[in-house]
Order: sequence, then structure tokens, then C-alpha cells
Amino acid sequence: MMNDSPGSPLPSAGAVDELPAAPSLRSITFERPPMSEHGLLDYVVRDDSFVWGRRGNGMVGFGEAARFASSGPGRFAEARAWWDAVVRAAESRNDAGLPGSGPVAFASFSFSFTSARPSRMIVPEIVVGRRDDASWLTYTTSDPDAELSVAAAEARLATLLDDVSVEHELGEGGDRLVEGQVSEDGYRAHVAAGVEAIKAGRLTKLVLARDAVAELSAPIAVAQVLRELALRYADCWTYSVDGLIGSTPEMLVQVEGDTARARVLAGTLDRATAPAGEPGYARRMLSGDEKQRHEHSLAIDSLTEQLGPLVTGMNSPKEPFVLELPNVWHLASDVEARLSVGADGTRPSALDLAEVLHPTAAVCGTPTEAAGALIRQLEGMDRGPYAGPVGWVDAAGNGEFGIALRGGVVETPTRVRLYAGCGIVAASDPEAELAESWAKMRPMREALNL
Ligand SMILES: C=C(O[C@H]1C=CC=C(C(=O)O)[C@@H]1O)C(=O)O
Repeated sequence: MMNDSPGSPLPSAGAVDELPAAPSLRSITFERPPMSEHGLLDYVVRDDSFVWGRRGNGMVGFGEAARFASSGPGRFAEARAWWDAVVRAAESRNDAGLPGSGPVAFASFSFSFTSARPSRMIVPEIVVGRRDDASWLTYTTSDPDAELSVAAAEARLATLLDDVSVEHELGEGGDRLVEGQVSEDGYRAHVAAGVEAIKAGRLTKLVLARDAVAELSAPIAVAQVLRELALRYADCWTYSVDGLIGSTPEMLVQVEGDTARARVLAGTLDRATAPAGEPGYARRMLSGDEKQRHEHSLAIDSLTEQLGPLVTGMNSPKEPFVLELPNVWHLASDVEARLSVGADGTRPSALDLAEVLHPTAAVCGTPTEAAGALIRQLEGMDRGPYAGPVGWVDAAGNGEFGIALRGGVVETPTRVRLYAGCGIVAASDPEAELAESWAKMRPMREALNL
């Protein structure tokens, strides 16, 4: 359902008949002096930039050299075909040779094939990247006459940095958070209906989401919000792709050469309601709780079952650890796998894997099809890019796709829709899940000062 071909492990299941026309891009990548851990954040100054980063590593993109949009069940396959065509046609010189260097596409995919919001891939004109001691700049252009040199790239970056966004006091002068498409009562009712469906044996787990709308009195200062999220939620991946912004703790898939990694989360405890001075509280309440462990194991199974056929070896820990974030604790598992080489001699790319793995039971449910259908029926809202893959891919197939959680969509400069969802199992309580959804919106609310 959510994938083009549910249950099929092979990305080729979503092949497209006709290759889309791809622009002829030229690019140059060169190394720059090392940056400090906060160095990359100094580039997060424009509201329209593309951002992907965690703990000072990542990329900031500016401008647009190329863009692609797709919708429906074939959205991943079409995006893949477009990116393959772009890569084949591109002339690039890459002196950095690291994952993320050379031309890259930032991408955001809608959660559902029914979404009205197109999925998108954008190749920025300029990308500044950092990975520990290495730092690089990539300049990509579709202009056949553009000069492709270090000096021209630095000059273009300087021009783009001249036009930085205006900072202002957020949360001032009548900013407010209002009800979204799913009210609090509506959410309680959805959770209760989900629990009934689970008890009736229609499915085992379901993730139900709701939204809330931030109405601002002045245009949102996206760059400022992103910097705050990145500093406060240092263990999360902070993202900004075409109006989708946030800081996610969950990694759908990270590909580096022949290695794939994922961070699976499910099972949550709000830190705001935790008793002070009780060591071991989070571990006891999460690792020692049957409901939370059950929720988590279903999320792990959904990932490993889909990943299994594409890898030669997988390391999936037996026991989850407790991930501590400023707002919540989560049960978390880091999975690592060695990717197999397929019949065509290639390994799956980050984009291939994002398609195969999405949606995991951390955002949809078990079984996937039944959960997806019930989500559409009960939520009655378009999740858009919320809970979809967000991240980047490079020309070699390396990339990172987080699950777009703990964020929102900038619908207009003064209107941001926040989303949050909770895993529902037979033992779920509507009131507790509503409270948990508020806790999951806290990072964005705090960054917006709401
Ligand atoms: C669906 C969300 O979180 C997922 C990720 C971690 C823990 C979850 C949970 O405990 O319910 C959710 O499965 C969200 O943040 O909107």
C-alpha cells in the first residue's frame, strides 16, 4: 500500500516506464579548511536554505540547480529514475571524495501515496558540508556558460550569504497555537477506536497522529528556529527541506558504501512528568514495561523484515537502550547491516532503501496495509511529509533519510502546522497518548516560543 509493491523487498518493484528528462548539471567540489563543531550552524542564516545536520556534521544547501516533484504510489520510483538520470548526465569534479560531496539532492517524501503534497528532490546550487575534520563546498549549475571554479563558487556563496534573514523575538505579540484538523477530543476518540480495532484482532499496532497550527504575528524566522533545534536537540537530525522543518531522533536509513544503519524508536516517556531524583526511573518505566517493549519490538521487526533480503549480515541488538532527549525518553535500537550486491552488480542506494523501508511500524503499524488503511480512515487528515522520509542522497548512492518527526510544515510565512503521533497497542490509554503527542510537539513549540 504505502510502498508501490507491499512486501516486495526489491526496489525495482517500483520501476518507471519512461525516464524523466533530466537537466545537464555540471559541478565542482573542493575541500575547505576544517570548521569547528558549531561551524556549520554559522551557515544556517537563510530561511530558504536546505539543512541536514547533527552534532556539527551535515550539509547546508543554498539556491536551486534542479528540482523534481512526484506524487502517488510511484513517487519514490520516479524520484529514483530522475536522480539516476541526473547523475548519468552530470559532469562533476569532486576533490573531497566523502559521502555527501559531489552533487547531492535533498529530498522529502510524503508519508502516504494518497497525499496531495508532492514529494520533492532539490539539487542545491551551493552545498557547504562538514564531516568531523573535513569540510567541503560543492557548486552545481545547469547554466552551460557558468564558470566552474573555486573562486566562482566562493563568490556565489558569498552573494547568497549576503541576503540573510531577519531575526526577531519569537512568540511575541499574539502568536498562538490553535487546533488543527484533529481536535483533542477527536484524537482521544481515534485512539479509542484504534484500541478497539486491535482488540478485535484487525491489527496489532497502529500509529495515530494529530496536528496543531502555530499562527504567528510575524513571519517565521526559519533559520533561527533550526539553529535552536540543532543546539537543543543535539542527538537528533535537524532538517529543512522546502518548508518541512524539524529535528528528528529517528533514522530510517543511513547508507555509506556497503553499510546501512538505522535508529529505530518506539516507546516513549514524557520527561516533564517524571519524578525528580529517581535514578533508573526511565529504564524501569520503559525497559521494564511490557506495553512499551511490545511497541518497540514491532517497530524493530518491521525494519529488519524489510531490510533482511537486501543485506548479507545484520546486527540488531537484543535489548533496546534508553535514548534521552530534552523532552522525552525513548526505547531505541541501532541496527547496522552489510548491503548485498544485486544481480546487476550494484548495491541499493539510500533512496532505494528509503522506499523499501518506509513506512516502518514506528509511524504506521503492523500489519502495514491494515494500519495504513485505518490511519486514513481514522485520522482523516493528509499527513503530507510528516512521518515520511526526509534527507539527502549523493551520486554514489550514499545518503541519510530520517523520519520527518518532531517538526512541522511552514504553510505560509505566519502559519506552521505541527504534527505528532503515538504508537497504539491494545494496552493504550487515549488520555496518555494525547499527553504524549503534546510532549512530542514540545521541541517545535519551544523553538517557536509558543
Ligand atoms: C510518531 C512519532 O513518534 C514515533 C517515534 C518514536 C516513538 C513513538 C512512540 O512511542 O509512539 C512513535 O512511534 C512522532 O513523534 O510523531
